[in-house]
Amino acid sequence: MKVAVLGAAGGIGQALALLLKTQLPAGSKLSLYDIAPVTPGVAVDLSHIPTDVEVKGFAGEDPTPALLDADVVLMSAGIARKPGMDRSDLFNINAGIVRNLMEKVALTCPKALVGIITNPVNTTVAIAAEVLKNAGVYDKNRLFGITTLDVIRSETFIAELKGLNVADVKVNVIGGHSGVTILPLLSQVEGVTFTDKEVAAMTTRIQNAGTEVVEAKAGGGSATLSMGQAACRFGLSLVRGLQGEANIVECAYIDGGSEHATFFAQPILLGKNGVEKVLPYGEISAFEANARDAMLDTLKGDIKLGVEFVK
Ligand SMILES: NC(=O)C1=CN([C@@H]2O[C@H](COP(=O)(O)OP(=O)(O)OC[C@H]3O[C@@H](n4cnc5c(N)ncnc54)[C@H](O)[C@@H]3O)[C@@H](O)[C@H]2O)C=CC1
Ligand SMILES: O=C([O-])CC(=O)C(=O)O
Repeated sequence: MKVAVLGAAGGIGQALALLLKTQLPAGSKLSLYDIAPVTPGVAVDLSHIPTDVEVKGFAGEDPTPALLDADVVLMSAGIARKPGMDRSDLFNINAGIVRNLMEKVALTCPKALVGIITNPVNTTVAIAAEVLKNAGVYDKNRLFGITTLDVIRSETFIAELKGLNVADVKVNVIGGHSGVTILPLLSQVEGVTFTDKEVAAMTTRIQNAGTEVVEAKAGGGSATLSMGQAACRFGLSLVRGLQGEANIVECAYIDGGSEHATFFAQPILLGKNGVEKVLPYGEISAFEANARDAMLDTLKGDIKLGVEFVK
């Protein structure tokens, strides 16, 4: 199994690479790419950790050597937010970065499962899909916007509020990955009840959690370590699915035939070809149904921006 990380010298990329080096199955290959010249050094550094995962690092303008024979590509290349910015403010720079990298993915490893971390995810995933379509290699079951950070934040915050063991808390988060498009389905969390006030406050906290980190880092970037953990969890789930393990379920932002929008985050069953099955997100409360319907114009606008960027 070969996993390539694009943007591997960055805050997320380095955390993710470290976690993958220590957690990928024995015999895996880890391929690190970034425009930053330090990247081969990051690989040398990681290669001193005694696990059976071979690490190689590539820098420069061309990601092709890193992508050769990749089974999974995780992309965090691009710029991150500073206080006062919205995720959509990253579009001008990150849209072109994602487009250019996806053109290389389409040429070099068109069958790889691709997880997009680069923001604004609601839009960059649509860009990635258009590039793959233009190259004639689009398979909607192999492209994912990684929304796992919203899931792990929900698990953490709910366990804290309700005094639960966080390992027992499971939450679906649907929609997209910015502001009101992030919708945790609190009504489905087993073994807990929330007052209306708690639902409103918890939903807002989860939606604003990225901004919470951006403000706390005071100009030094956005979430990197928690995102490294989230991307590692999702990346390992992709690998487990590829290896034929059963019952691997994650929420992700996918082109899954949703009645709500072309791309929509919801639970999926992973398998040897990526998305094995799109799972229903189940019964939701009136509050959640209202929030879902209210987000759709924003989400569809974000997707349209991506489609038009490539056209
Ligand atoms: N999906 C999610 O839940 C989350 C997404 N993000 C997003 O992830 C992205 C990366 O964030 P950080 O790692 O904190 O940023 P960072 O600035 O620390 O790292 C980004 C890396 O991308 C590299 N890069 C830039 N252009 C490149 C290109 N054309 N090819 C290869 N590498 C390139 C840079 O050299 C840098 O090393 C941002 O867009 C951020 O908004 C951040 C947190 C959560
Ligand atoms: O908020 C940001 O800019 C980074 C991000 O996507 C998150 O932390 O959820």
